[in-house]
Amino acid sequence: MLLFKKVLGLFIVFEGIDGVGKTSHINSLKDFLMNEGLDVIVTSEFSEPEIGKDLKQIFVQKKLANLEELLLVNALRSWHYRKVIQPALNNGKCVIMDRFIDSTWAYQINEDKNLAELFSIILTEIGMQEYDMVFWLTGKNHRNSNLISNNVSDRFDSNDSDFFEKVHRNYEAVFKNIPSEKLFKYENINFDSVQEMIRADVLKVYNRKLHI
Ligand SMILES: Nc1ncnc2c1ncn2[C@@H]1O[C@H](COP(=O)(O)OP(=O)(O)OP(=O)(O)O)[C@@H](O)[C@H]1O
Ligand SMILES: Cc1cn([C@H]2C[C@H](O)[C@@H](COP(=O)(O)O)O2)c(=O)[nH]c1=O
Repeated sequence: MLLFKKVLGLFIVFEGIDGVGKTSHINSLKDFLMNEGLDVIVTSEFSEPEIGKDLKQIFVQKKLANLEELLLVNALRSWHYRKVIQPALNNGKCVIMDRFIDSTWAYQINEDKNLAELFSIILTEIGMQEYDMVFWLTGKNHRNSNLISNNVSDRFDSNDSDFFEKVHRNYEAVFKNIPSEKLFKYENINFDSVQEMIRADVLKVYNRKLHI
């Protein structure tokens, strides 16, 4: 059944701690939406091929100061928005992002008032469209719990549970400011049931947007 009848840009973001299941749900949602006839792109700042992948290497291998990380990730964010997100949305595509600005609030700003002020100014300057909906996945880092010995893939994965609890609390503080019709929070325990709820939520938001 073709649920999507009209070309309409839709901006969806997935957030949550490392290894919570964002990429798995994004891939499942992408397949679902493409089967429904939607033109979908999955993207993230760090997957952007021209500069994103190189910057990710610096980001995940070196421990920079929070200010330095903030500046680095937002230079990339501005570029990625201009080159990838904005053209896709303007062409009526559905853009699914693996992390966006709420990751920066949770990982770099970490409740620092000066950095928060600077980040707000940077966001105004970049001037990005707001996302339509954000899925906040909570729960444990499934990748870490599956890892054998210390074979971690980057410095973020090697963080301990205190670090992830702090990031989780930072997300909690950030998402208090997001309206309930945009924020969908799920504990990713049972993959299949979360997947069904995500699909239903996207249909609901899409149809609401269609009738505005
Ligand atoms: N509900 C679940 N139960 C058990 N394992 C899961 C569940 N969801 C995802 N996984 C597994 O957890 C691992 C991490 O998932 P995934 O890569 O999707 O997380 P992620 O949030 O995108 O991680 P990162 O932020 O580090 O890129 C994968 O091996 C995936 O198969
Ligand atoms: C966008 C963004 C990301 N991060 C951190 C969070 C992750 O641990 C790493 C790599 O991300 P991925 O999900 O494995 O692609 O980057 C961050 O600290 N701040 C950000 O704004």
